[in-house]
Amino acid sequence: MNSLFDPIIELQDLTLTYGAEDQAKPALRSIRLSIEQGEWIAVVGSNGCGKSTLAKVIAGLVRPSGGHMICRAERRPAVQLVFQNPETQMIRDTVYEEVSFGLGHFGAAAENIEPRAMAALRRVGLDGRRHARTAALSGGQKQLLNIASCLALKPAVYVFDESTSMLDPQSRQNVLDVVRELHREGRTIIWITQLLDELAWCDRVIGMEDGAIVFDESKQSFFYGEEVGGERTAPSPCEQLGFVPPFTVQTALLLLASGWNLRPLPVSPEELSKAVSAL
Ligand SMILES: Nc1ncnc2c1ncn2[C@@H]1O[C@H](COP(=O)(O)OP(=O)(O)OP(=O)(O)O)[C@@H](O)[C@H]1O
Repeated sequence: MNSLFDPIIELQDLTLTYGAEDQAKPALRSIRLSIEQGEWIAVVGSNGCGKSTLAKVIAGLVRPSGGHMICRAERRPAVQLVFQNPETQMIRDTVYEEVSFGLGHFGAAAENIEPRAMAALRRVGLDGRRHARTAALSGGQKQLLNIASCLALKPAVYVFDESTSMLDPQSRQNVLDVVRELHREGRTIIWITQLLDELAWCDRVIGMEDGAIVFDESKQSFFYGEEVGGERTAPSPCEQLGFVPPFTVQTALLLLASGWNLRPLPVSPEELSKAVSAL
C-alpha cells in the first residue's frame, strides 16, 4: 500500500536509447530520481542533454529502454506534459474545442466540461477567444492554450517543458503565477527551463549533462556552490553547467565578495531586497 510519504514519482536506473542500441548513444543514462508529492523541481541543462526525453518518459509518452518508473498518483490523469512546441499538441479546430477535448477524453461529467474549460481559459487570459480558430492564434497564444488544456485536466503532476519560451514577459509572468498557485494547492510540478530566473520558486534543482543527472540539490547550492571557511568555492554548479547566473544572483555574489554577509542566500529579487534590508 502507498504511504503518504512515498515519493509520487520514482525513477530507478532508467535508461533510454533512441533507435538501435549499437548505433545510438543513450539519451538517458542510469537516471535515479525521487519526486515528492507537492514538490516543485526545476530541470536545467544545455541543449540535447536529455531534458525533454526525461519529460516524455515521466509523462508515459516514450518507453524507457531499461530501469523502472513508479508513479503513485491517485488522481487521473496522473501526469500531463505541456510541450516546448505548441504545434505538437494542437488537435482541434477552435480554442474551446481544444481545451474541452481532453476533459471529454478523461471522462469528466458533461455538466462539468464547460465550467472547467472556461475556468482554465480565464486563468491564461484566453476566455475572450473561445470561438477563435486555433490556426489563427499566435505561437505564444497557442502555448497559453496548451497550458489551459493541461490546467483543465487537473493532473497530479504537471510537466512544463520550456513552456514559457515563446511567451511575452506579461504572459510568462501570468503562467508563473498560475503555476505558483498550483504548487500552493499541493500539485507536483516539474519545470524544465533554460531561463534561470524561473528557478526562484522551485524547491529543488536537477542539473543534467549528457543524459545523466549531475546535480540534485537546493537552488542556493546550485547558484552559490559550496562555502569552505567563509570562502565560496568557484565555479558554482550553475557555472559548471555552462549557465550565467541571473542578475539577482550576480548582484548578490558581488555583495558577498565585498564582505556583505547576505542571509539567506537570495535567488529572487524579493529575497535579495530582504537580505540587503537585514544587513
Ligand atoms: N525522436 C528521437 N530520435 C532520435 N534521437 C532523439 C530523438 N529525440 C531526441 N533525440 C536525441 O536525444 C538527445 C536528447 O534530446 P532531448 O530533446 O531530450 O534534449 P533536451 O535537453 O530537451 O534539448 P533542448 O534543450 O534542445 O530541447 C539528443 O541527442 C537528441 O538528438
